Amino acid sequence: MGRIIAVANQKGGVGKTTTAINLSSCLAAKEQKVLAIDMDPQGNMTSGLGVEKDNVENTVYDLIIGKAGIEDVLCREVIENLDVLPTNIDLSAAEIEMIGVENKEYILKGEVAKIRKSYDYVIIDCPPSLNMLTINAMTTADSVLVPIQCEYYALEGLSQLIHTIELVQERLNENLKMEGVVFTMYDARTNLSLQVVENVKDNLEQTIYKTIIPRNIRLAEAPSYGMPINLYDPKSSGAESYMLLADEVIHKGEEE
Ligand SMILES: Nc1ncnc2c1ncn2[C@@H]1O[C@H](COP(=O)(O)OP(=O)(O)OP(=O)(O)O)[C@@H](O)[C@H]1O
Ligand SMILES: [Mg+2]
Repeated sequence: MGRIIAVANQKGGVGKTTTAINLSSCLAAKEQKVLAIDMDPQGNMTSGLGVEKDNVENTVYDLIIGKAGIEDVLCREVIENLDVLPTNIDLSAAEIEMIGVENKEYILKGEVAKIRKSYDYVIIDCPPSLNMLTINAMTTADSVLVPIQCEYYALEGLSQLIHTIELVQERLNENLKMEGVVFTMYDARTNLSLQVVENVKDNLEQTIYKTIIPRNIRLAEAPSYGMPINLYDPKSSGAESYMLLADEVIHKGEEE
């Protein structure tokens, strides 16, 4: 059965979506069957994978409010081996609409359960908050992958995130694991990036991925072309690093 990985950090702009998009597409390029789920109303994962988010018939919003089944929301083979559950700003209303709904923490899980056997990996991009959409991602997931930006305040908010993951483990999803931490936007020209990496390694007991994602302008450009980095510029340092991250994720899964 496929592995479901939620990419989460309530801190904004740390590279969640960039990681979710490019890990998904690099896994797909390595012959893995992948489902990418966009749980952020910003819809950046959707558009970054080339889906026109405002022109799709159904979105994750319709799924969450029970208006559409998962098969009717799926955009199939957006890229070879990669399907997408698309999202747009409509999803921002779901939080309110879920109030009072029974088992609202498990809506996504129930839908994904219907199709997860078709996939090797399901990658979920979370919004920058610890809201009910993130909780839905964490009840669905087997593990949480946490991108950490190599900047001065890198560790800020991390203890809250780890606490949230522990609460979900205790109360909602006892199988949830910490997949690990991945450093993003590493700038080899500054000492700061190196210090952040060393500091986090010293202070964090979590698994840390060996692959460090460099700051690479091609990674920032690719979404405006609706392309993941391995298609936009396969020779870039960004593409090489996300390919290595995909290898690490695959090998980690084989060890378990
Ligand atoms: N390794 C990188 N090199 C250069 N730019 C990057 C890199 N990773 C992310 N970016 C850029 O930094 C910005 C924030 O990245 P991204 O959208 O992936 O973060 P996020 O955590 O998903 O943000 P949000 O919290 O808003 O969802 C984007 O403009 C993105 O293109
Ligand atoms: Mg994002």
